[in-house]
Amino acid sequence: MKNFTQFESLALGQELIDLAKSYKNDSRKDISKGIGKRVGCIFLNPSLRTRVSTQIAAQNLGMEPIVLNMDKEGWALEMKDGEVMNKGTVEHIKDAAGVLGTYFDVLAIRAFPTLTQKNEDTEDFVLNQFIRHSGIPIVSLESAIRHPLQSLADMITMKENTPSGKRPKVVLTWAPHIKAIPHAVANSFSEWALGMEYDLTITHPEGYELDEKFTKGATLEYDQSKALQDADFVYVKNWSSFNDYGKIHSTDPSWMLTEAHLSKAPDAKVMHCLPVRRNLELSDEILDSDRSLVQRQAENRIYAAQAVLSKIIG
Ligand SMILES: NCCC[C@H](NC(=O)CCC(=O)O)C(=O)O
Ligand SMILES: NC(=O)OP(=O)(O)O
Repeated sequence: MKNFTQFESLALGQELIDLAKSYKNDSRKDISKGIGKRVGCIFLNPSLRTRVSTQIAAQNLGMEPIVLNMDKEGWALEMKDGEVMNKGTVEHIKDAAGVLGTYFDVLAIRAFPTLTQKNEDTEDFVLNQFIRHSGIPIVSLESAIRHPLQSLADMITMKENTPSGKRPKVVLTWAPHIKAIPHAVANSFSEWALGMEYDLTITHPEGYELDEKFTKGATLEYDQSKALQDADFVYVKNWSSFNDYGKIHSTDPSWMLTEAHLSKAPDAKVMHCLPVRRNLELSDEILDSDRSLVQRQAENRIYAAQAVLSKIIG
């Protein structure tokens, strides 16, 4: 595995889940594996979980992590080739990524979408510029269109909470928000859940259809209560419109998941990647109940990142 930017195959997904579970049992078992290797964690956007769990994962392998909050501490980067740099940008991605490629063995990048430039975002332009110009393995820490480390942690969490032999019903439900939010978490969750052969239903108000590239094979149900019936896992997430790119169409509060929504899904476990806006996206009563897996998901981010880094350094 050279880069880790998306779902690749059922076999690799299974291998990474098993490796992550082995690190969860014994986090230091490969403590010598990464000695002498450095991972650069480059953040172009805020983060709590990804920033901390990736560093812990690297240290569990004996690697040295170095974090650069490029949005605050680095020079303003020019991403476009051939630009005359006579405005706000100071350093070209070609030069910056080239330098970082000589400093590190692995580069991990967080680069959110613009939500205004659809073509640029859907081709994952910024992440691909780092891949093109750094010359070393790249791990996505959430790109414009995917959040694969989150999804790997989510797959581990679902596996841990599924009785053996059962094929659970998984529902991805849209939730209200006040801001235009990226599609990355929803896209990746759908891509991984389908790739790992879960039975996936996606529910959202009309106008919030996700890019079909990520959802082909899922059942689309506009009626949230129908979708939630008999669910085993309910993944709650807001996203902005994809077709009317980056726009907010509805903030209908009735879509916020509460206990009442789960009357026909008595055993459902509820998931969210965090950070969550309480009582806007998801109610306190659910987040503070035994249904909630959000803390388990966040904990599993360490072992997901550890499995990925371990596989990349070989
Ligand atoms: N990395 C996890 C989620 C990051 C991002 N959330 C946010 O931007 C929340 C911002 C806010 O609630 O103001 C998203 O959903 O893609
Ligand atoms: N879930 C997640 O990626 O959290 P952060 O944005 O805090 O890293």
